[in-house]
Amino acid sequence: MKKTDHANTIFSAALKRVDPALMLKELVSVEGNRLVIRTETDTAEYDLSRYSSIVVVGAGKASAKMALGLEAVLGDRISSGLVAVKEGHTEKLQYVDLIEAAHPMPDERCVEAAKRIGKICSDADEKTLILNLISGGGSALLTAPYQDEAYAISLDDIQAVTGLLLACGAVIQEINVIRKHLSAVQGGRLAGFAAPATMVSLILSDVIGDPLTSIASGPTVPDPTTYRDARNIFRKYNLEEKLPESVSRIIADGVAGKVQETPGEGDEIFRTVRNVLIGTNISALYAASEEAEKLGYAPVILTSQLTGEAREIAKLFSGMAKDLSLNRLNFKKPACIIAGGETTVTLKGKGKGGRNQEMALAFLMEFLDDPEGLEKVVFLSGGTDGNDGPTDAAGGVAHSGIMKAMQDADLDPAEYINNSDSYHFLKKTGGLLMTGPTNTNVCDVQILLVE
Ligand SMILES: O=C(O)[C@H](O)CO
Repeated sequence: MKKTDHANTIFSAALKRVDPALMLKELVSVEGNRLVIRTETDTAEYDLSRYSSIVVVGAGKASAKMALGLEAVLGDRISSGLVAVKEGHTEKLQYVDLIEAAHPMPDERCVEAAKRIGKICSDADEKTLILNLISGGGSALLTAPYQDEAYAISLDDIQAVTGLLLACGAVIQEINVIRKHLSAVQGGRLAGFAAPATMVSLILSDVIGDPLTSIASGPTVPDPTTYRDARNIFRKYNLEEKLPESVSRIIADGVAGKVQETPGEGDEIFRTVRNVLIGTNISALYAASEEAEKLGYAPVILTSQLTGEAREIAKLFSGMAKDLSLNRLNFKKPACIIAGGETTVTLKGKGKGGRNQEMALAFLMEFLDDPEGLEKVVFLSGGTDGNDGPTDAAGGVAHSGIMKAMQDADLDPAEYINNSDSYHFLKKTGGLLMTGPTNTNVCDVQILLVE
């Protein structure tokens, strides 16, 4: 097997470890009359004789596959349900309905999904057990623009704000503070629909550090943030002047205390809610490390909390690759350096790309003055969900074959990176990482192999 194949095999092992169906089948069981949910840190048990129905709801790129795992465990004990997934992230489900909708820019189908899930939750009573399957992507897929007698935020408004937030360089925790305060179901508000039913949210994390309140904007998690925080984020990114009128108004009124805050810790609506974290980026990194070892590498996990501008982070990896090639680092070889997290891209042009593709291209560019330096090196950066930015690629790879293809085609990589067009560069050079939708989502994984 070649080094490039090794990188792909290691990435696949990382994906397999966070396969939501496999995870759910392992974590959830029916023992006698009890539903048991066992994670590494916690065990929750529910006496099924107390409930007349079990319903399943959920939203996120992994929610269909989570539902598949749950169906395998619970079968026809599931009375009904609905999960909202990104287009293409589907599974064949028997007991749970599925809506495919747009992501990251929400559309009417996301609003429809939120309405139906809100209704399922409000129809539930104390004899209902709601299992809520939450994963990254859920913020957009569960779009319920906040509306009451005084405020009428529209889908157009949410789309306008989403566009501003995605382009300004804000991190996901910041974006989701805003989303929570413009939503009728996020920031813990979905729990209000479900009370007094028992609700268990099973949550797969795609946010650095796994803060439950940020994952899919924490629909059932007490929200520690406020309208003032939302206003400050708009200020930080100079967006205040660009907001739709309805959004400016609710934020200003929220800061002035005229709009009810999102529910916080101690709120009565969370009394029958339990939030359970079932999977994270680090589990994927452990699997990558184990696979690398099997292939003969000496693996090192750097971090599961990598953040920063993708093209800058690329320099960290290229610097390590160069030092490793010169035997300057204290790592055994052949080395497999593994990291995970989520970087950002500040858009510079109108091209097509994603953070992982940009990182692979930027990594390659660090070897332009010494192409031979790449001979013993392979770098892969991929999104575990299979979609990197608004493209059909999961990420990109950089190695000497890509450098050669670039030279043969006489491409100028600077032109592509300056136009935020890593996708087309990698497509022309064979450097795209293509997995298709994986139906899981635990941020990104980087793999650096150095012989
Ligand atoms: O949906 C979202 O909000 C992001 O994927 C983070 O979970």
